[in-house]
Amino acid sequence: MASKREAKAEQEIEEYDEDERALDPKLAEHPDAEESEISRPAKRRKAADGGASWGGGVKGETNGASTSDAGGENGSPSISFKRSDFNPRPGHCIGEGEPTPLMDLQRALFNQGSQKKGSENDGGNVVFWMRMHDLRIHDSRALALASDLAAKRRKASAGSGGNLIVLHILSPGDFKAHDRGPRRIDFLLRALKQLEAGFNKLDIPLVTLLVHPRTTIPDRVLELCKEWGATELCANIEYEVDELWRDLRVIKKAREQGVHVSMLHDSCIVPPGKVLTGNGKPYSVFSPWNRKWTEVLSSDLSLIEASPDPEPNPKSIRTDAKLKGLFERKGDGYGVPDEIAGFECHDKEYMAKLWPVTDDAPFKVLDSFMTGKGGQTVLDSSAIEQGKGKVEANSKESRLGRYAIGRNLVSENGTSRISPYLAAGLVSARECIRRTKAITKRLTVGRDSGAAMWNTEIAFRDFYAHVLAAWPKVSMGHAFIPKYENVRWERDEKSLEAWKEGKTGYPIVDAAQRQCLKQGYMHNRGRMISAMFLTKHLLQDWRLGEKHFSIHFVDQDQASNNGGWQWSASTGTDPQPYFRIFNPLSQSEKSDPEGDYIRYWVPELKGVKGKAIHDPFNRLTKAEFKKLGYPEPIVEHKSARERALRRYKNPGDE
Ligand SMILES: Cc1cc2nc3c(=O)[nH]c(=O)nc-3n(C[C@H](O)[C@H](O)[C@H](O)COP(=O)(O)OP(=O)(O)OC[C@H]3O[C@@H](n4cnc5c(N)ncnc54)[C@H](O)[C@@H]3O)c2cc1C
Repeated sequence: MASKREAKAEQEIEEYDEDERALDPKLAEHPDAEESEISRPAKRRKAADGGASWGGGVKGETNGASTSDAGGENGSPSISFKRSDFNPRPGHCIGEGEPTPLMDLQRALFNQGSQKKGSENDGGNVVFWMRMHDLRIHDSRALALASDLAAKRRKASAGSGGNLIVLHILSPGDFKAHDRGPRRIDFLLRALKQLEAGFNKLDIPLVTLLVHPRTTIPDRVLELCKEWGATELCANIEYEVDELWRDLRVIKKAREQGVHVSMLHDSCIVPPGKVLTGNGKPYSVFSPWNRKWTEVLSSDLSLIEASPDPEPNPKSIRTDAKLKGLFERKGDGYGVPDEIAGFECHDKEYMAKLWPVTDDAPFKVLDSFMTGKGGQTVLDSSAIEQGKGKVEANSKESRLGRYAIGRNLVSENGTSRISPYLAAGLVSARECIRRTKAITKRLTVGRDSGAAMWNTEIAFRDFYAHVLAAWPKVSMGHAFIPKYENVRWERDEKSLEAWKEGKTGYPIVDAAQRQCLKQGYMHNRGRMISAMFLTKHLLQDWRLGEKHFSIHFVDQDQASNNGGWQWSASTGTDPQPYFRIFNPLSQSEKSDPEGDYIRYWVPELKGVKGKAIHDPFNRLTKAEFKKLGYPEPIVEHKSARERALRRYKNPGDE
């Protein structure tokens, strides 16, 4: 029988789902359906499905922000747009109806056709270029292809060629351009060390090379191919705009050098470009996209099949004059460093405890989520040890079984915490769906069970990657809805700093922000509450928040982070309509009913009893509040809300 606490939480979540159908994009059938309060809402938006064409770009650029390349590695940072130093047409943002960089890449790959025929049996070696999102040996599409091609070449060359070499490029310029922070980089370096050992067991060298500036990467990669006698280069596709443009340069150079390039979809379950409306356009609203995504996946379950592990290289690679040194190559930028200048991680040990990197760490995280007992308060433990006790897989008592409830309670072990492993690709998204399918014996997506709901979240990750690929402008710092580029943002350093440090006087916001600073992670509900607070209550540019999260998160992922921020700021695809603004107080009472999360993360409030924890300034006496040493609220909810409604209603006005 459910405990009193659980029953109460369940009831609250039910009400919560009702009054917030449109607050959570996964729950909203159509966010425009429930317009209220203000009479000029999103109905004006074009038909939500495919309102913009595949490859839709920036129309009616506003805010004085041209799409010029600025900020980042060499320029001064800009919050309006991001530098794109691989842009083949500097200063140009992909316009309405223009092909996207992903389309260009696919065309360039296709046009190599004749080269492929020649290269398959040429006895050359094969390079697998492992990137930031696919750091694993098991179930990688391009690694499996590279291994297969190497085996074919071995046969054709009677053993003299056909070796597989794995390359990873460390690029501080990329880290900076993507606002990746020390924890994300530390996680990457730990993963690379682990992988070095794993590949070594297969007699496959993993060569790690630090390259700077990043514009030289295409040249360096092709030089290495030449040095290693490689005639085939394989990689999984990265969907960020700069990476796509970089890869176009790689293909061009490879062609000149007689190297064939294969780039495959891997990080999404259903590849971008495969979930389209009847008119062949990308969806910009999650619910219909999700229905189509499910349809595509159900009709082709090979999309979640695992790719085979790579075959070992022949032992002869250890004595090959050209290649034997690769196993130990160190110095001159080669090798996996302990840290990278500018990205030193000051809490390495704590990070390693919280987010361990071992061969089986992601599988332990998933096991703990799927068969660990749910409903426990867990605030600061390793991702692989989330609570005590095991239950049957598919039990309603498991963390997965309770997901519909647990995922909204910020102090509960209710979510999987698999995000850092997915973001860096230590585990494939396919593995997540395969595991739930094995438990429920069918593919479940939707809202009718914990597993279905969790799979929907995994789909959500695909959705934002599809958005990034279809509308590259969001990768370049642009709002998806152009008119909101004009919103007048406050430029108030003091309140921005208060938000960053978790000193806004709103306990739930401060707790979430402090969790971010300490753990490099934040509960999803905390992310939503906090992001909306910054953009609506403090009226700060969403790009500032996006950057702050990005720098601090160990699970930093440009597509999901940008999607989450633009949703919260009401500027994105399928956004939260601007006139619905989270009330931090009711959010606090619903997501942290006992106040455990707040008390843990905001120690000044440790001794505050009962409901006062959610609003100590108004619920305690002045004298009681003063004693806490906790800041007064930096904005007042009602007037902040009114200001936001005004500014959003007529972007550009005061
Ligand atoms: C403002 C904001 C910023 C965000 N930034 C990131 C980010 O940088 N990296 C990141 O991985 N996620 C981001 N998210 C999405 C989400 O908050 C995290 O994926 C989730 O909290 C990770 O915890 P979990 O693994 O326990 O999630 P679970 O609830 O167990 O979900 C499983 C997986 O589904 C995916 N997922 C869940 N929710 C979302 C979502 N809303 N959007 C996209 N994918 C989702 C993630 O890969 C997640 O690991 C952001 C959300 C918001 C609102």
